[in-house]
Amino acid sequence: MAQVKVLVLAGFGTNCERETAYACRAVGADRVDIVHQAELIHGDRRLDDFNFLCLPGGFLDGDNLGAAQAAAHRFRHARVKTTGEPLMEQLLAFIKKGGLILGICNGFQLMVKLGLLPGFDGLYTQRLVSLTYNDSGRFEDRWVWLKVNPQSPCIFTRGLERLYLPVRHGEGKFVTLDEKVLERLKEENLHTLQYADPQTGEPTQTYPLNPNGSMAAIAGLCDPTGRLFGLMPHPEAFNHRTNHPAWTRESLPEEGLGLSLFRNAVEYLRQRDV
Ligand SMILES: NC(=O)CC[C@H](N)C(=O)O
Repeated sequence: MAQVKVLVLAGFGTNCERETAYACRAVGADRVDIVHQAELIHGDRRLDDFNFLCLPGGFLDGDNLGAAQAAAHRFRHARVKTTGEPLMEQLLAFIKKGGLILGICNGFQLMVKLGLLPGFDGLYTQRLVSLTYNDSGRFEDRWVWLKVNPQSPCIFTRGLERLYLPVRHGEGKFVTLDEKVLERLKEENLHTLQYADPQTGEPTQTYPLNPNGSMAAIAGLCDPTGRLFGLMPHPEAFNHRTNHPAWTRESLPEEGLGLSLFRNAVEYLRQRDV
């Protein structure tokens, strides 16, 4: 059985790294390190020592210039101090070797602004989509119903049909300027997660069920390999029944459904020597 080694990337404004690390440990990851971005840039730590990269939520660089914009610039142009190698090369090698990447909220914003998603044709540096200001013009903080696309190649959502998770963001609206990109996402089933109406179970544009006005109600995307996944909802924030808004009124399973995404990742890596 292969070891599951998780790097949870912290620093410069992230604020969900502890819960994200907790979720990985709760489902049995063998090693979970919270690593500051500066450690990667200085070369003290390396991505190739791990096989699962988590990009947690928060306010990278205070969302100045737009959420995760400065962080994407840093990742794209930084060179590792000790080796001189571009940090982006380390990230692309991590993907090439078969690593998993989970981007949650600010982490998802970083993935799309780096071009890691949607990753058409194995190209991970072309920026084709974005996440922008909510239609409400406000920071949205609520629990939402989500429909999982059963045809999606996404490793993280295997076996799941619908989710109820919290969102907390100001720039969660999924957009693309090219209708052909949206068509291709649908053709390849890369639109893994959609905001849904709990009555019908179907994707919705109705506020606040769709809290930000995302095109095609998209709440999460994966790449064609299914190993890269980004979502605006916070699965790490539903790890126990007491996280659920109705936990004092409803009988709920002990484990929060959010952990299922992390368990799918660990089980996938256990079967592969990455
Ligand atoms: N919870 C988060 O990660 C927030 C993401 C980003 N800071 C936003 O407000 O959209």
